[in-house]
Amino acid sequence: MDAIADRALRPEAAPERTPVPPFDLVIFGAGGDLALRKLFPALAQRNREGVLPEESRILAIVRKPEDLEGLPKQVANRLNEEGLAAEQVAAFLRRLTVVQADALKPETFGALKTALGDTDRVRSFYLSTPPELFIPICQNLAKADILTPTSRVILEKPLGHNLASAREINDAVAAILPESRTYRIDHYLGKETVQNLLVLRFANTLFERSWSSRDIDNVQITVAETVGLESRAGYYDKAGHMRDMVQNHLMQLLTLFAIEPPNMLEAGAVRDEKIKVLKALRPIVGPDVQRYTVRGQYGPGQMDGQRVRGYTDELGYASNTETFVAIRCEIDNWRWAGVPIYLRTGKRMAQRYSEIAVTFKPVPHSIFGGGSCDRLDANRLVIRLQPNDGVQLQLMMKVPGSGRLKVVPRQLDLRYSTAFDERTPDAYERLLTDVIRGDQTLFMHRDEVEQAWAWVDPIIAGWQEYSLHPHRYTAGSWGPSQAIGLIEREGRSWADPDLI
Ligand SMILES: NC(=O)C1=CN([C@@H]2O[C@H](COP(=O)(O)OP(=O)(O)OC[C@H]3O[C@@H](n4cnc5c(N)ncnc54)[C@H](OP(=O)(O)O)[C@@H]3O)[C@@H](O)[C@H]2O)C=CC1
Ligand SMILES: O=C1O[C@H](COP(=O)(O)O)[C@@H](O)[C@H](O)[C@H]1O
Repeated sequence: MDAIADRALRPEAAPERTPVPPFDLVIFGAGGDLALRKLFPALAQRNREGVLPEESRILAIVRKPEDLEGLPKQVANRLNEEGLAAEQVAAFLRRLTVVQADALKPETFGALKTALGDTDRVRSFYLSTPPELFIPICQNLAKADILTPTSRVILEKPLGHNLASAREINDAVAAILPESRTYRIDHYLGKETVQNLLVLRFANTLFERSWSSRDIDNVQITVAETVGLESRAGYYDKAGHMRDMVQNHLMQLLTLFAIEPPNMLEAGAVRDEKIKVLKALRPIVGPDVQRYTVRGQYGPGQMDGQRVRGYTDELGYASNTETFVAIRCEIDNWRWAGVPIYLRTGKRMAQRYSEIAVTFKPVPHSIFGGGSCDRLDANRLVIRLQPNDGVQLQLMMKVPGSGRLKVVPRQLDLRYSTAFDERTPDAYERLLTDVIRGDQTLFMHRDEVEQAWAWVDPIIAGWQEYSLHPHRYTAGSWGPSQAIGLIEREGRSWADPDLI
């Protein structure tokens, strides 16, 4: 038996992942929302599991001197909220060094250089700051001679605010670090179910054969949130939902769903296939923007029995920023031609859930006529990202009994929580250690980011050109009625989120 077949039969014999090498991780924007809410808890979790080598350190950059003392307390409070035991919090804080630097003032980078010292540990710089700071931070790190030949930089999304600014960032960063050491993060790629999408497609023959316009009627990608503006007004009102969610998370889901099989699970191979899909996405330009896209903004409403404010009430001023987007798009290639793909994402929606729902074509002819069933529902595969992550397949089944034949839809339900004993790690846990390991598979190549902007920019331009202001929707609803119209005018409806 050859080695590959042997390993396939005994999955437990698959090689272990490369261990995480000793590292120094520098986090710019360490007192910000993302770092406190996601990055420190993820790192602390990895530390608790013993994945981080003993001598590794986390250097947290704060801008203001008064935060030097305050940050460890903030981090400790967050980790306590996450339920980490006191000794785990203390163990994590021992790795933490807080350093003051202003990203825009190269003369303040001396303390970081001293703190880093002269070691051969892998040095990674996480830029958890507004994107306007990506170029100055990289330039100032180079100027201060802090970058080593293996240093990596991690750039948060959205990368820039349009194609031109993304290119500018990519060019400026490329002048300092090669693409192989530039990690553009999209945390959706670190979610277990998103990675499982590749396994579902390429480790099973069952679906791949039907994964095309031959068998698929339509695809729906929904990322619905119940949260509103939170504390991110400054950023969000400038960005809007299209740049915050569609340009990155939804487009990544779409590309992974639609790619051709890469020849191996390796960064270059996967990214090449993703770029091909992005290039094949039919542009939505000019009058098509009005026809195929819907913008919304939430107004006041009721959620969980509580009255919640509308977007502009939360902001405190008038705004035309969208908090909801729905798009009908198509991929112009051999596999997908003619399959509508509906994207829908918004804040303050009725339920928090993210999923890809694939509806297959109906049977060509029903043999169960004569009133034996009301209708034959099409098979539907739902890949649920959150909550209740898992996979569900809707099939038509016979209702037991010897009376009149009755056929109804029922679900095969495979949830992570029941299928596996292992804890599902948070996306950032996986992604942070992948950077240190040097694995770029779950990160975006610059071409992907730029191609995604090239598709998104004309839609945003069309909204301006045709004065397409956001439609108002009630907080706690499923978005504006126009989003329902977008799919219903084609004789379809949004998948029911309660099925899984
Ligand atoms: N929050 C989230 O859920 C997500 C955020 N992101 C991305 O992550 C990045 C950070 O977002 P978020 O944490 O929400 O933003 P915040 O505004 O909460 O944090 C930004 C941080 O950057 C720091 N900063 C600003 N200017 C400077 C400067 N000149 N020198 C040094 N530090 C500076 C701020 O420091 P100070 O406190 O001193 O102002 C603050 O700590 C953004 O690119 C965002 O798009 C991506 C996904 C989700
Ligand atoms: O990147 C972002 O993602 C979050 C949603 O992430 P999730 O993992 O909770 O689904 C979103 O709230 C935020 O606006 C956006 O910047």
